Amino acid sequence: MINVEGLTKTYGPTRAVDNLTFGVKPGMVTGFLGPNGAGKSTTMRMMLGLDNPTAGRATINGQDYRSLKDPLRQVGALLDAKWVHPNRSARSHLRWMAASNGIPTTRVDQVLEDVGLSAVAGKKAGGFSLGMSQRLGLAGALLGDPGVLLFDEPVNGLDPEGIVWIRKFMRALAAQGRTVLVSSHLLTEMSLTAEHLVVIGQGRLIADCSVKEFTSQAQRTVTVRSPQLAQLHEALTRAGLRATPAADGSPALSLLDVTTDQVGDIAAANAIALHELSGSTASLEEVFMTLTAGSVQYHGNSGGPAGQPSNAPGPHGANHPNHGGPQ
Ligand SMILES: Nc1ncnc2c1ncn2[C@@H]1O[C@H](COP(=O)(O)OP(=O)(O)OP(=O)(O)O)[C@@H](O)[C@H]1O
Repeated sequence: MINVEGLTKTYGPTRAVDNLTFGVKPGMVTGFLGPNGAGKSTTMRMMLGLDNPTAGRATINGQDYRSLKDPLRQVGALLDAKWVHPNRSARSHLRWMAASNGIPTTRVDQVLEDVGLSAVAGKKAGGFSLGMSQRLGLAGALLGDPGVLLFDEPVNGLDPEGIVWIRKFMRALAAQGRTVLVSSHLLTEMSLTAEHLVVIGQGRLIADCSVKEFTSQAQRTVTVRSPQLAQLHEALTRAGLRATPAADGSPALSLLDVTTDQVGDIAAANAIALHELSGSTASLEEVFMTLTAGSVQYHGNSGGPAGQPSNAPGPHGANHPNHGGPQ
């Protein structure tokens, strides 16, 4: 179990993490969601003792990471998949990790098998694709068979097959009763992987709830098209509903948070013909962007309110949990 209490980190004038408090429970995947620059990596680094909090505390199984006995047996982490000596084979990389953490080397072939790397175990890790490197990173995280796992943006750069594989893998780890925290800036991805969400923006907590609760905040829009649009508009207004001209300029009206039944009944009561009456729900990404609006630090090139967040590497890019203690 992971606990974060009043966790704060400032870098000069930047409040990267701002008084965060939440818990991560075992037996389910918890998504740690936030736009780029929200403070996810910084929070995870503090959980792993790689950064010191300015205030507050992050504990794993009730203790600071640095006080954990045999940390690799309690916590596994994947922060930067490319952190492997390029000339070492996957097997020798894991053997070195095992040896330096007092883990029997017999575990190495087991975890290579678990992540599907047995066939390339003797190959140099420097030649691995990103997907293979992610698997090797996962193998390293699992080496000590830990009950707590932290993954920072594990699907970044993976192909669709790799994404499906890693999703299933994380869910299987949680189903074994482990505590699994996975960060991402993509709500749709998280809604397919996680059961619970901790959402942050500009270092602050925005939501701590089930995926279901979070996505139910999506607004419903009703679109209605009629040859008697002006009459319909009047009738809807008289009934206390707020209709606006359709955003695409078509001869239709849009209404928020009403049902198609309400609109259809009003039209029928006023003998107004309808040519279309349809309802739609905002996409998950729209909900996420609305809730985190104003808290996006990096904007991509695609423009929109939050844009497609760019993958600008943070200053933490070169670091990794070395499992041998803090750096
Ligand atoms: N070592 C550092 N020195 C200065 N500022 C930092 C450092 N590490 C992080 N920051 C800043 O802290 C804020 C949070 O960054 P962080 O990388 O934790 O966010 P994130 O949610 O993980 O985003 P991303 O998905 O882009 O990695 C950003 O403003 C970032 O520039």
